[in-house]
Amino acid sequence: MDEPVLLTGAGGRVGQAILRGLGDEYDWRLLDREPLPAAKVPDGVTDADRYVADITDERAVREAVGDVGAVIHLAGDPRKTAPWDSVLRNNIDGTQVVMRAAADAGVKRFAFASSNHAVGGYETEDRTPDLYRPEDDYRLDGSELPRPGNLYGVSKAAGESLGRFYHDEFGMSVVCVRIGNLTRDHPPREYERGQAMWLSHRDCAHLFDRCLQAEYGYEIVYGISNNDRRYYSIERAREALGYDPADNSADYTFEGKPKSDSDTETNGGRYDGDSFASDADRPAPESPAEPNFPADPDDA
Ligand SMILES: NC(=O)C1=CN([C@@H]2O[C@H](COP(=O)(O)OP(=O)(O)OC[C@H]3O[C@@H](n4cnc5c(N)ncnc54)[C@H](O)[C@@H]3O)[C@@H](O)[C@H]2O)C=CC1
Ligand SMILES: O=C1O[C@H](COP(=O)(O)O)[C@@H](O)[C@H](O)[C@H]1O
Repeated sequence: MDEPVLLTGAGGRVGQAILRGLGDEYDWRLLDREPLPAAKVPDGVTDADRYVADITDERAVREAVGDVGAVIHLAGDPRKTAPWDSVLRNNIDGTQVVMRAAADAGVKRFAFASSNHAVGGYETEDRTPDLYRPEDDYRLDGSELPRPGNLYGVSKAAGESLGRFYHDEFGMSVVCVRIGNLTRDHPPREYERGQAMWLSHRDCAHLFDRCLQAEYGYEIVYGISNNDRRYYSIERAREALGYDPADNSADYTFEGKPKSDSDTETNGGRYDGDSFASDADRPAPESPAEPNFPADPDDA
């Protein structure tokens, strides 16, 4: 793709996983309400391509989205405990502003960071914890109705509906990725649910790469690695996008240690050769809940 790609929420966990994997592959335009330190910006991204703006600032967003070919929209409040005023502003109103500006600018592809929490209500007492175990064959595949378990999930379901609207009424290709649980180097530790919905950094980069390359109309897909434990199907992501994940939480112990050195995210990955210095050379990322919102109380 020759045109620039706008990445909102570029400084966060998902944004950095994408940039670490795909920093060299696209002409990026980065937007975040926090200024990005140089270590978070791929080589070649100029100051003119860095926007410090809130996504509810319509004028700034319209400027950032001008002449881009695609948008990856991540900016928002990621907390499952987020209160209504925050998700209403950051996740619903903010997504409306970004999608509207993209549709008006004629953006071709729009990838929206939805969440497992848009369907958290399917994890009923009678299904859990079996649901999180490899032998269980229950699957959500993206065709089911949203069933949020919290207001954050409601805001993600709203974003998916906005995407449907902007696809149907404006013809913009929209893919909603119900992201599972992104962690770096190993799956969430001692957390069955997290291991069932693990998304490794390299699979995250690969998945969003496919969102920028594939031809689609409107899609809802699950963004998880190829985990043995799973209750989300990744078939639609494979079929519609050509997603081909490399990682599996079963390659790690329950405590998060690699079972072998040959098949882990840190060794031999599709995206290990990225535009940044190696992960080991990079400054440690800031804490997961930085910088805008206080941490979810039950986040490890
Ligand atoms: N990390 C994960 O495992 C998952 C993340 N997601 C979604 O992916 C997206 C990114 O999540 P993370 O990277 O984990 O969050 P994060 O909090 O690490 O990053 C979010 C980024 O967006 C920026 N931001 C927040 N509100 C903004 C606003 N109003 N205007 C401009 N910038 C704003 C923040 O400054 C931050 O850099 C979120 O929409 C989240 O709901 C969904 C499921 C799982
Ligand atoms: O949407 C999100 O989901 C992940 C996983 O949820 P959890 O309930 O297992 O923690 C969460 O880590 C992330 O912060 C959130 O944005």
